Amino acid sequence: MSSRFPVMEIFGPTIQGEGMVIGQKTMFVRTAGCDYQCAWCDSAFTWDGTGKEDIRMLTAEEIAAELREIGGTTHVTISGGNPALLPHLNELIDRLHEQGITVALETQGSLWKNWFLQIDELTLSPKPPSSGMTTDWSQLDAIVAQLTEHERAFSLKVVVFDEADLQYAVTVHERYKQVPFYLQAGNDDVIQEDTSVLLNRLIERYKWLVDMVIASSALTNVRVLPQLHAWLWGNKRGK
Ligand SMILES: C[S@@+](CC[C@H](N)C(=O)[O-])C[C@H]1O[C@@H](n2cnc3c(N)ncnc32)[C@H](O)[C@@H]1O
Ligand SMILES: Nc1nc2[nH]cc(C(=O)O)c2c(=O)[nH]1
Ligand code: SF4
Ligand SMILES: [Mg+2]
Repeated sequence: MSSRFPVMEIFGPTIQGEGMVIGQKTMFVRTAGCDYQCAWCDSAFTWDGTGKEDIRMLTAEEIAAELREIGGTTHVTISGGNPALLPHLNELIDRLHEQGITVALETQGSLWKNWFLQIDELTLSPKPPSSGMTTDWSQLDAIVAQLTEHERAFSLKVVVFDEADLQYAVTVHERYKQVPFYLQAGNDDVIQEDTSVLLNRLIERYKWLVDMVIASSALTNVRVLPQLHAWLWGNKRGK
């Protein structure tokens, strides 16, 4: 029997605005539900109840058919919420692979699923102190070890808002030195509707982070990025 997945939104084509494949033309499939409640989550509608009317329970084939109909890209990014809550997501990954689609996925590294090994570009985004969440280091160690052992393409991406977050980023980078490491400037105004006001703020936050990384002797082989989609489209959903 085909599993059904809680789909919050399917959108694109757009560009991947973050991390290891920034700039990649892609479709997004955003699942509902998260085991975290980050203080600054820009997708809180996936877990705080405000988006519940939009959730559709879809099979892998129904999702794949929608993506086929929209067309325009051979790359799909699965995000959430935390898609790692879904035990049978391999059904969707398999379906997309059968259609010749490259599959990327975003998760925070709190939960493991065996289907992680089928993802073409996996981003683990453990959460710094400003999120209010606590990292389960043994879980993250195990996930990184599995992915490394199976020679999977994956990266770590830490969002940074302040100096305590930066210190956390150092801890993550030093713990997993061999894993491609990205620092991402935090958006501290996720309700701002004026895109030019937001853009000024985001540029300021990005500059601050770049300066901090330049000055850091501990953050060596790292990449510093903004959320490019927020620069282009602000806090608009589905972009
Ligand atoms: C919305 S989350 C969904 C996937 C997964 N739950 C996770 O956190 O990795 C996607 C990415 O957006 C980042 N993010 C969420 N809110 C943000 C904000 N206010 N500023 C910058 N990045 C943010 C997360 O850290 C994560 O890397
Ligand atoms: N364009 C675009 N790039 C993204 N990269 C990660 C996103 C996410 O919310 O997971 C995201 C998103 O929502 N939009
Ligand atoms: S883990 Fe991701 S989706 Fe969940 S609350 Fe944090 S940023 Fe939002
Ligand atoms: Mg987002």
